[in-house]
Amino acid sequence: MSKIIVRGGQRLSGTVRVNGAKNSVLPILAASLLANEGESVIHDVPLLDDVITIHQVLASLGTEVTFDNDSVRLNAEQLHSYEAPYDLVRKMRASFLVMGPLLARMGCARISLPGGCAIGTRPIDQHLKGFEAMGADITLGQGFIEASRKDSRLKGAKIYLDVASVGATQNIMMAATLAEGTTTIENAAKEPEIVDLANYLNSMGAVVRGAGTGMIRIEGVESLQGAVHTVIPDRVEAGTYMVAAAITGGDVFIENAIADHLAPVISKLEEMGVGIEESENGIRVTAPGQLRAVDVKTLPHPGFPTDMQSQMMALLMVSEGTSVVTETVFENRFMHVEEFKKLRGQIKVEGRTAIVSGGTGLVGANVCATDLRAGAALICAALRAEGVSEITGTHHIDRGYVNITQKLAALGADITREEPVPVETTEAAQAVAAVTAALELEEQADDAKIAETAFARDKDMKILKVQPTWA
Ligand SMILES: CC(=O)N[C@H]1[C@@H](OP(=O)(O)OP(=O)(O)OC[C@H]2O[C@@H](n3ccc(=O)[nH]c3=O)[C@H](O)[C@@H]2O)O[C@H](CO)[C@@H](O)[C@@H]1O
Ligand SMILES: C=C(OP(=O)(O)O)C(=O)O
Repeated sequence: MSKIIVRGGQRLSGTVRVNGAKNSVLPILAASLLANEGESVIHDVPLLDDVITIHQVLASLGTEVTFDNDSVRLNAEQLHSYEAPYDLVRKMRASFLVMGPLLARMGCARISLPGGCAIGTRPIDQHLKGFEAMGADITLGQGFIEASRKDSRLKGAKIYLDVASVGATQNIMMAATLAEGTTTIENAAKEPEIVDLANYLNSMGAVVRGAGTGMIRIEGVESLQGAVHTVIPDRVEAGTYMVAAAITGGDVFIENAIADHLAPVISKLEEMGVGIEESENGIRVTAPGQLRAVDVKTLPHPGFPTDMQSQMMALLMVSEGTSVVTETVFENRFMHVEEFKKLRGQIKVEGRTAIVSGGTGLVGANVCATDLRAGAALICAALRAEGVSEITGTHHIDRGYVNITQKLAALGADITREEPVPVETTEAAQAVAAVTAALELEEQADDAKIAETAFARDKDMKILKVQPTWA
């Protein structure tokens, strides 16, 4: 089993460079499917497991994809499939973002129900509501959703989102670029990644206005061409290094971070007593030995990001006083609390609220990353804990952080990564693998059945809420 080993107590100092944003590059790579002419070149692409997965999805649809360091060339002129395979979609929720582009470009899309981090039920009803309003028929098969256009083009529509969903806003925005007429998305998500996607779409020839506000208007065009685009820096990666600097009483320059995208994180850190200096090419974080407790409530942008909640909780565990952390975006995003307790964090969860009694000393332990940001938060806590911590579940962390161990080691952390020794393929091992594969197939069929029943029930109730049980 792969693990990250941290010996806590080292103060971080120096400069760390932030990569392109995972949550921007995934929709942008999906949007490249919309170009029936020309090549797209995307710069500052982080080489993450999620990027490899979306690359495999795009390649399976017929896109030619070439990686050149941190740039990717994509040519989607000759798509030959409209089906995103289960094996890829289950790994990553964002693969569902190919549905909007496929529906607009090919008239049809068949996508397995998406997987992703286990942080809540994560329905996709708002995506589907948008596609239906634009004239798509939606049906559910054995564990997949199929959408097909009734006419030769989707139709512009007025769509009000019941929740300001990032993914639904992106999926609908992409579908609407090739629709006939104007689409408006009301109560749209306002995240910086929405603006980045709109900028890419506009450089492809789309007409998207209002991205970054609650009302986005898209005038449909007949076709789009490939374009050159540089992805925005990852605000969650930047925020994670800010917390890592603060928790070790360090002095770190986060190069490439955009302060405007991190306003709520910066405000909270300043309230706690962390020194922040914003400059054109990054943010310097300087931290005193002792920080103050603050309350944190996650909200859609420009509120405090849910993707920074667990890292912030790590910092609150060592700050003086009691903090109340309220998670309002996802209903099950406190899985890290049990792991924090193993490091002697003092936290009590009551529904969507966690009460953190800060100021206690953390002690190293063996812990497991339950999801991507939980993994990053455990690393932050381990940097401060006395003694050695071993963090497993590293595949979650690899979804969102490029070279996190190397980057932290370069700042002075005592951190290494151990990979498992490859096991010899014996006959017995092959037999075990065959049985495991058979069981997995059985499990997939069960999941599909449960999802199908839920879908049918909700469709009857006109809710269209699909809740994959394994997400
Ligand atoms: C790849 C990517 O960009 N992932 C981010 C994206 O996820 P994602 O796009 O999945 O998150 P959403 O904004 O859609 O989800 C926000 C809330 O809306 C609910 N919802 C969503 C869609 C829907 O059709 N119906 C519905 O009820 C969800 O269950 C959740 O409670 O935004 C989240 C919220 O900032 C981040 O934590 C994720 O890192
Ligand atoms: C929850 C996250 O990712 P995803 O939506 O891809 O699961 C995340 O980036 O923290």
